[in-house]
Amino acid sequence: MAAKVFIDGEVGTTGLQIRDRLVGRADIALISLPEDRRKDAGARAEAFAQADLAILCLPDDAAIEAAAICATLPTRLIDASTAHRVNPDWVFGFAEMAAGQRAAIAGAKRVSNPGCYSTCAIALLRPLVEAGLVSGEADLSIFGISGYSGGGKAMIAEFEKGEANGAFLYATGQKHKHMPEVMAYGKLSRAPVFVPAVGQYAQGMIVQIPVFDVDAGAVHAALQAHYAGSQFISVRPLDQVQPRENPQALNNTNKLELSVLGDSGHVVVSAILDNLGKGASGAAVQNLNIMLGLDEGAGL
Ligand SMILES: NC(=O)C1=CN([C@@H]2O[C@H](COP(=O)(O)OP(=O)(O)OC[C@H]3O[C@@H](n4cnc5c(N)ncnc54)[C@H](OP(=O)(O)O)[C@@H]3O)[C@@H](O)[C@H]2O)C=CC1
Ligand SMILES: CC(=O)N[C@@H](CCC(=O)OP(=O)(O)O)C(=O)O
Repeated sequence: MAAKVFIDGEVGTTGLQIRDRLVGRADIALISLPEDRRKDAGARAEAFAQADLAILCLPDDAAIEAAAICATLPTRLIDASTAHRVNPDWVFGFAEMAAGQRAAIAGAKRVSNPGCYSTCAIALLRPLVEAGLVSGEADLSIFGISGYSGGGKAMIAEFEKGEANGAFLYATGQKHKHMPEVMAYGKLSRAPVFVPAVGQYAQGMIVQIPVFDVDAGAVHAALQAHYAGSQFISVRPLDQVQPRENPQALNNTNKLELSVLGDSGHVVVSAILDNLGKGASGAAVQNLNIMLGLDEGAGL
């Protein structure tokens, strides 16, 4: 029988992309609310009660409210927001992060989807910290650029109406909402500096982290060993230098490509993904597939 799935926030940026990936699947029956009832608490509570699994694609405060509504229901949840990512009652939804993580997701009632920048930073840092190539106490800097869809409907509207014009840096006060999860799951004890930017394009992300005084081959080997056999995460061959790195290279996929740039003892480790793919909606569908015991790549 098809699993009943409710996407709360279905007409938002992340919700729409999840819907696109699930609609038409024979193993999923989507529960939808009409436009005039999609924010009605009673209608949402009914939809949660009918669903086997619900995906929260909401601002943090609404996601916390939705989790409270579901507290006494058997409904399983995936939260795409930042609200529960370092909450010990929720399993972090990054199957490739560590041995046992996929099994934890498969058995979980509550799964928190990682942030887009966080997916990149954790994917790069965790294997290097575990291999002893980067210290969790090191002075680290993380640089990132995202397409403007990363800011949801409000930022998309700013760019589409021409109110925002050109790229910009932001979160300069060093309080970006992804740093707690990057520290927790990247195994860092010292907060990194984070310098994110938004480009004048819709979708796609690069995150880069400089690493000093390491052997590029050892860094590359550690990443390759960690992601060997992975369906969605690849490590670019070490000698494949590209004159330009394109943040849109993996758009409309659930892929994440890691690379090690430079061979002089100072390297930059780099990650590219689609912020709406492996950075959000694709990852949520991957988690849904794992939780429901379906083919992990279905619809992706
Ligand atoms: N965009 C991205 O790249 C990523 C986003 N996320 C996270 O996913 C979540 C959703 O983000 P995103 O899709 O970008 O945001 P959007 O603003 O595009 O969509 C949010 C949706 O939630 C709806 N909504 C708000 N409050 C309620 C409520 N109380 N009940 C029901 N619906 C409500 C909004 O309604 P309305 O349309 O009326 O405003 C909107 O449709 C956020 O927590 C975000 O941090 C995570 C990773 C990446
Ligand atoms: C470009 C942009 O504004 N990006 C958002 C991150 C994407 C997002 O909202 O996602 P999470 O739920 O994963 O935190 C930001 O930096 O706050």
